[in-house]
Amino acid sequence: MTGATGSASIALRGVHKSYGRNTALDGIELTVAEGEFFCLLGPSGAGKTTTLKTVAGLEEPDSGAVELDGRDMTGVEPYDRGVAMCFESYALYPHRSAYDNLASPLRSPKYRLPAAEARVKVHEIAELLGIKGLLERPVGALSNGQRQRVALGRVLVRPARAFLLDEPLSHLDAKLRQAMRAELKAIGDVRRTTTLYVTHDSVEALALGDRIGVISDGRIVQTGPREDIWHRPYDTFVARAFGRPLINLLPGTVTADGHFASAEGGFELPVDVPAAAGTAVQLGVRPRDITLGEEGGALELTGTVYVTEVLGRAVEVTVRLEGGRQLSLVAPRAAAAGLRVDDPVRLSVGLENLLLFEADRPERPGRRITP
Ligand SMILES: Nc1ncnc2c1ncn2[C@@H]1O[C@H](COP(=O)(O)OP(=O)(O)OP(=O)(O)O)[C@@H](O)[C@H]1O
Repeated sequence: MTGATGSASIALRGVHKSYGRNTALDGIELTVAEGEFFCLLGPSGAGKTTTLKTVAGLEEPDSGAVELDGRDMTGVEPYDRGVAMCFESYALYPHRSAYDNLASPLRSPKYRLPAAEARVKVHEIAELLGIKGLLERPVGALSNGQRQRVALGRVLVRPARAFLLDEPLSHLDAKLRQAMRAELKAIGDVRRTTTLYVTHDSVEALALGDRIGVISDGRIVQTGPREDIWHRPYDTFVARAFGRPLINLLPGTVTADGHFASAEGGFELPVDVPAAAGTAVQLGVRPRDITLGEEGGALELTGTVYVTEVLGRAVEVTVRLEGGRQLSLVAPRAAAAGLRVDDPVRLSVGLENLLLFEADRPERPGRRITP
């Protein structure tokens, strides 16, 4: 496989991986199309890094297989897979300059470039990552965020069949991270090359991913374009993974005529719930989909203001509903300007913004009920 170039599709087929009694990957099924930018999102310990390592060949699956361009990689050495991986704990040469660290992949037999071409390439990448002024400095003398960009540059500087990036922006401050996100996707080599990008930051996943995969306990819960993940989450785990403040989940049951009745009294919603009467369900409403003081929505609620918190140009308002439950909403600053604690408020939500889920169970989060 040495010398293989061109972007490759990635597939994981039923990949299991355990460390002793600890299951890291529990039958991962995942495909990333050639040239796609795919974000894998999940909480700490979900199996994100292990997934990348099995694709890179740094870990062998206990069962199942990894394929690159449809070819089974079992037994193929990491070096021969032609993928480039950037770890969260990056391995750089601390005593050597940032330039040397960036140029070193271009001195390896497989990717060797003439010195002049290597210099152009290194400067190009350094410019894109905003580290051109640091090239002469030893990496050991750089900040964590600067070092992380050198590590990312080292991955992007040479051609690869796929980039495997493990939280590559985690050490940057919020402003720089946002700027780098935009830069990263615009880099020509990244646009052309299959990229599997791991993050626990849902904003990052939504900003970057052509498609997103949500992973929990070593399993893929859902994959899809961001619109699907946002509007049609598979279950309450996925719904909670995206959006801050968190989605509101109001408990209820299905009435005899198939409607939703709030468990805490207060309201009944005349939407048809495709579940048996008496079934415990939850109504999901995202804070940004709730309108303050308007009438005419499918769902209308009343309550009192509990807390308000300014979030830049918007305000997060926590409302205590009649039954006692709290609900978050995000309103434009103008709409929430005069609100004081204990003020009565009316809230409304359009039918298109209501999500219905089964109740959460100890063994699994409630699944979304169609549509
Ligand atoms: N070398 C190892 N030895 C033992 N257990 C491991 C090893 N590597 C990973 N694990 C375990 O496997 C599970 C998945 O770990 P992994 O690092 O893939 O998660 P992650 O989603 O990348 O988490 P994080 O966001 O914290 O990096 C965890 O329970 C972890 O403790």
